[in-house]
Amino acid sequence: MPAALRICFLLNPTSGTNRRLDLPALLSQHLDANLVSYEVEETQYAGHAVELARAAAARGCRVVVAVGGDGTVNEVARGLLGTQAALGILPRGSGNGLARHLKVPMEIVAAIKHLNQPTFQRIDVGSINGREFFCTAGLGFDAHVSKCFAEAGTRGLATYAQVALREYRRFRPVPITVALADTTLETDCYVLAFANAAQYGNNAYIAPRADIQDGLLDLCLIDSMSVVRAVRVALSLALGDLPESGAAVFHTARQVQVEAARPLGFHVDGDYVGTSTHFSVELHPLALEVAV
Ligand SMILES: Nc1ncnc2c1ncn2[C@@H]1O[C@H](COP(=O)(O)OP(=O)(O)OP(=O)(O)O)[C@@H](O)[C@H]1O
Repeated sequence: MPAALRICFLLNPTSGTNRRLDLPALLSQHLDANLVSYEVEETQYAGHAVELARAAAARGCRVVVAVGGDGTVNEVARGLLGTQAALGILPRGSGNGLARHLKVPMEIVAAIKHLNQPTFQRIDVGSINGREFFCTAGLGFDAHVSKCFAEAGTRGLATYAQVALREYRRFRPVPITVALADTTLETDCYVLAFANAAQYGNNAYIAPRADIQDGLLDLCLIDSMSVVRAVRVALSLALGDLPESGAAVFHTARQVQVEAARPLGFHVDGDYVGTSTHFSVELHPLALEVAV
């Protein structure tokens, strides 16, 4: 009989809106001991999952599963880059963008059962100013909202929508220069998103044509946001028809340089990082293995 698949589960106890989860009980109930051997660890602080994932890979775990949202997925995946271990996901965040893109079941029992015999494949990885992202990164309004959301105290889609609406009235675009391989754009930045996966999470499709294995980032640029355009963008995010809507301009690229006229906030996978006036964005083809 082949050796059981060795899996390490890394649980972020703070992720999502439903904090009660008896993970050990669910795993013993739904994982097949003939197929899988496993261990469970909890993160103690932000950033901890990077170290725990790297250590799990070093001691021979074949799959390291992020039990959390896109922030936890980002940390686990960063820890696994350059190792022999693959990333798994048990979605437990508020958005779960990468899990949704990779068609991981949103229901926890179904997602656990799926890990008895996962499919292994490789996906592209993006980086912005040296910080890796797996789903999306972005400049401008979406980064600003992720900063305000982190400060809001409560999580969930309702809080996110409230924060976005409030900040819409305050946020002003910043002039930027975007250098692509064959062209340079002089424009205003309300939002410039770099999409490896198609969605932000919650099935909000910022770049519905993004292919996570094509060696390219999909850029979505929105230069200004009138009320009419805001309504169009909100609808298109839900419908997945932003490219056809006329409300945004799309490009694909492997490498992008952005210069901003004044400091502009940026996020990776929905977590606010800080501000900069220079952004160096790259795509690293098939740099991460996933087990989904
Ligand atoms: N033990 C911990 N205590 C405090 N923060 C933690 C801990 N473990 C992880 N974190 C941080 O919590 C942040 C949020 O987690 P995560 O993104 O997984 O959940 P979420 O925000 O609810 O989901 P989503 O990103 O899908 O909206 C992560 O960026 C991570 O750094």
